[in-house]
Amino acid sequence: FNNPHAKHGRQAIVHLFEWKWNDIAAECERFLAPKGYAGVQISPPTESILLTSPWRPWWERYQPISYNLCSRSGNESELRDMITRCNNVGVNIYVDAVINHMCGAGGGEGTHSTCGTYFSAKNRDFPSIPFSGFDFNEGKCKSASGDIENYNDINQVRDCRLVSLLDLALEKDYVRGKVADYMNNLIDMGVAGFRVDASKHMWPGDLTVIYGSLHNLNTRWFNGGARPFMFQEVIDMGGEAIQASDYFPLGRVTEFKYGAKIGNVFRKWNGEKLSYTKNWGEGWGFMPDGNALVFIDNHDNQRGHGGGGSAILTFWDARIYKMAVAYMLAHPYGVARVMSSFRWNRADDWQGPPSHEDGSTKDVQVNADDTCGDGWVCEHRWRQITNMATFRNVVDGQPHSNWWDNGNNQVAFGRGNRGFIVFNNDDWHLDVTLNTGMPGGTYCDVISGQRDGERCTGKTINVGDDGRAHFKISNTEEDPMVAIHADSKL
Ligand SMILES: O=C(/C=C/c1ccc(O)c(O)c1)N[C@@H](Cc1ccc(O)cc1)C(=O)NCCCOc1c(-c2ccc(O)c(O)c2)oc2cc(O)cc(O)c2c1=O
Ligand SMILES: [Ca+2]
Repeated sequence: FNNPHAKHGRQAIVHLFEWKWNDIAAECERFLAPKGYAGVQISPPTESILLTSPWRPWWERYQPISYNLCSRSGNESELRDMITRCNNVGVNIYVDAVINHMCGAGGGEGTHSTCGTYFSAKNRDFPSIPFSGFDFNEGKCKSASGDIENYNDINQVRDCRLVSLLDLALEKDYVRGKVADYMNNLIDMGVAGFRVDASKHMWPGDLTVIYGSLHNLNTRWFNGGARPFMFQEVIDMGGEAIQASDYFPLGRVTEFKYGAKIGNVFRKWNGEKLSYTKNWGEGWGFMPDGNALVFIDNHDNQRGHGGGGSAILTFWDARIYKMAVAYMLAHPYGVARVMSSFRWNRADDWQGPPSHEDGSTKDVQVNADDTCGDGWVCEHRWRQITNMATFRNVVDGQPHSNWWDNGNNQVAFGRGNRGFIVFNNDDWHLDVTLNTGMPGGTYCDVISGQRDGERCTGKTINVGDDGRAHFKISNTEEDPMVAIHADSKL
C-alpha cells in the first residue's frame, strides 16, 4: 500500500483542490504528463450535503450523504472519462476518500445535496447507500455530547462524532462492505489509490479489514497484483494519544511536522536556520522515509488552522513558498505532494472554489503564459515549481550529497552526480565556489529559466572538470536560489 505506482519515473503528486473532472482531464494531457508529474489527488467525488450558510463552503464536500459519484466537480461519466484520459498519459489518479463519517448531525433532512438525493441527518438515514441509524456509533461513544471532547481518549477520537459529523460504525461487516464497494467501484474505473481523510478517527483494525477487501488495480493500466496506494491523513504534531505510527502497517501517512518545521525554517522563526537542515528528514524527528507523504501546505492548514498553525507557508507568501517547495522537491525524503489552490478572501476561509452565481464551479482559466486566472492559483504551473518537479524525476535514486552551509541561511546540496541546488535565505549576498559532484559542463539554472535547445533562458552555470562551480545569488533576487540537473546541461 506504500507504492504510488508512478509511471515513467515521475515523482510528484499534485492536489488539484476543487478542480472539475473535465479540467483535470485536460490538465493531465496538456501539462501534467508533458511536465512529468506522477499523479493527481482529486477532491472527494461523492455526493455531499449542499450548504448555503455559509454559501457553499469548501468543507461541504467532506460531508458525504451518498456514495453516488456526483459532485461539484462533475458526474460519474465525467469522472470515468477523466480517469481514463489521465491514465492514458501516465498520470495516476488518487481519490480523497471520506469514509469516517457522513454529514453533520445538524445537517437536517431533505434533498439539499449535490445531486438531489434524499437523506435525513437527524434520523441518520441515508437511503441511497443505504445506511440507517444502526450503522453509526451513537451507542458506542462515551462522551457526554456524543462529539469528541478529549483527544487523549483514543476511544472518543475513534468512536465519537468529529465536530458533530455522524460517525460510521466501521466495525460492522455491513458498513465495511458498503465502504469497500464504494472504493472498489473507483479502483475498477482505474484509480491508483486513495488519500484517506480523517484516518486518526478510524481504528487501524477496521481500516485493515477494509483495505484487505480492496481489489487490485485495473490491469488495463497497472501490473497484475498491484495494490492501491494508500496514504492516511493523520494530523500528529506530537503530544496526542494517537500516533502516526499506529497507521504505518496500512500505508503511507501524512507527515504534518514537515510543513510546520519548514515554515519555521524559511520564515526564520523560533531561532530556526536553514543551515540546521543538514540532517533534514528523520534527523528532525519525522517518521521513517518509507512511511512519509510530505507537503508544504494542504487544503486545510493553508487556511491557518489544522496541522501546523501560522508557520505554514502558502502561495500567499509566494517568494519563500517557492523556496520551500523547491527544497521539498530537491530533497529525497518522502513522497512529495504539491498543493494547487484557489484564492479566497482571507477573512472568509470557508469560501469554496471560484464559482458562478448558481454555485457551480468555474472552469479553470489557463493564460497564454501558462499561469492560471479567474481565482485559480495553479502553483503546480509556476515555472520554479514545475521545473523542480522535473528535477525530482531526474535525480530519482541519487543520494543526498555535497552539503554546504554558511552557518546561517545559505545552504547547498546535491543528489549524487545528477543534480545540485543552492539557496540564499540570508539578508546578504551569496558568492561561493562549491563542489557540485556533477560532470563538467555548462548547465542551465532551472529556477530563473530552463534549457531551450542549445541555450538557457535564465542563468548559466559552468561546472569545471573538477565538479566545482561558482554561484552568486543576491538576496534581492526574485528567487534567491539556483538549481541544475543532468537534463539542464547544454
Ligand atoms: O474546518 C473545517 C473542516 C476541516 C477539514 C476538512 C477536511 C479535512 O481533511 C481536514 O483535515 C479538515 N470545518 C469547519 C466547519 C465545520 C464543518 C463541519 C462541522 O461538523 C463543524 C464545523 C470547522 O470549524 N471545523 C472544526 C475544526 C476542524 O475540524 C475538522 C477536522 C479536524 C481538525 C483537526 C484535527 O486534529 C482532526 O483530526 C480533524 O477534520 C475534518 C474532516 C472532515 O472530513 C470534515 C470536517 O468538517 C473536519 C473538521 O471540521
Ligand atoms: Ca470514527
